[in-house]
Amino acid sequence: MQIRCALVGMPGAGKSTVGQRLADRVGVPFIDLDQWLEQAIGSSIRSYFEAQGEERFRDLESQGLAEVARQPGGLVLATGGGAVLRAPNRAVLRQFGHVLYLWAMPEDLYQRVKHDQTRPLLQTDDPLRRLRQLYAERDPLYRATARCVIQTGQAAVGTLVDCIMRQLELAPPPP
Ligand SMILES: Nc1ncnc2c1ncn2[C@@H]1O[C@H](COP(=O)(O)OP(=O)(O)O)[C@@H](O)[C@H]1O
Ligand SMILES: O=C(O)C1=C[C@@H](OP(=O)(O)O)[C@@H](O)[C@H](O)C1
Ligand SMILES: [Mg+2]
Repeated sequence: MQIRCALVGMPGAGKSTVGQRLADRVGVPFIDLDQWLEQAIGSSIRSYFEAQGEERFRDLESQGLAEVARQPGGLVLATGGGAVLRAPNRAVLRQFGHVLYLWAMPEDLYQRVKHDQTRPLLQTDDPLRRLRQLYAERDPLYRATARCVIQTGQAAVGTLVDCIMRQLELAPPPP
C-alpha cells in the first residue's frame, strides 16, 4: 500500500508516536523529521536549538523538510510542531501528500509532555502557558495546511491509527 502522508500538530499531539505506528501498520517507511535532523547534525534538537537559536533551527528544519519531501514513494512523515510556521514549508507539505492535523487541547498536551526535557520551547516555568500561546499562534496554520483534523483527546494510539486509515480510505468504516 502506497501512502504519502504527513502529520502536523502541537508538541505532544502524538505525531512521532502515531506516525510510527501508522507506518508499521501500513508497511511504508517512516521518517520523523526531528530524528532525521538529529542524525544529520549529530546532536539533539534541544542542544542545537539552545546553541544556535530558533531562527537557525528553523532554517535547518526547512532544508530538512524540503529534502525529505523529495523522497519518492510511500512515506509517513512526522513533522516537528513548528514546521508549519513558514509559508514555504506549508506549501512543501501540501505538495508532499495528505496532511493530517493531530489536534489536542493545550491541557491534554501538557499532561503528555510535562516531564519531557527534550522540547526546548517548553523548558519554562510555566509550560502550560507556553503551550496555550503556541496553540493560539499555530492552530490556524495547522488548519490551513492540513486536509483533515484528527481529534486525539483521550483516544488511544491504535484508535487514532484506525481513524487515520479511514481518512486515507485504507480501512472500512467501523460497524
Ligand atoms: N493518543 C495518545 N494518548 C496518550 N499518550 C499519547 C498519545 N499520543 C502520544 N502520547 C504520548 O505523548 C508523548 C508525546 O508524544 P509524541 O509522539 O512525542 O508527540 P509529538 O511528536 O507530536 O510531539 C509521548 O510520551 C507519547 O507516548
Ligand atoms: O513546536 C516546536 O516548535 C518544536 C517541536 C518539536 O517537535 P515535537 O512537535 O515533536 O515536539 C521540535 O521540532 C522542536 O523542539 C521545536
Ligand atoms: Mg515528535
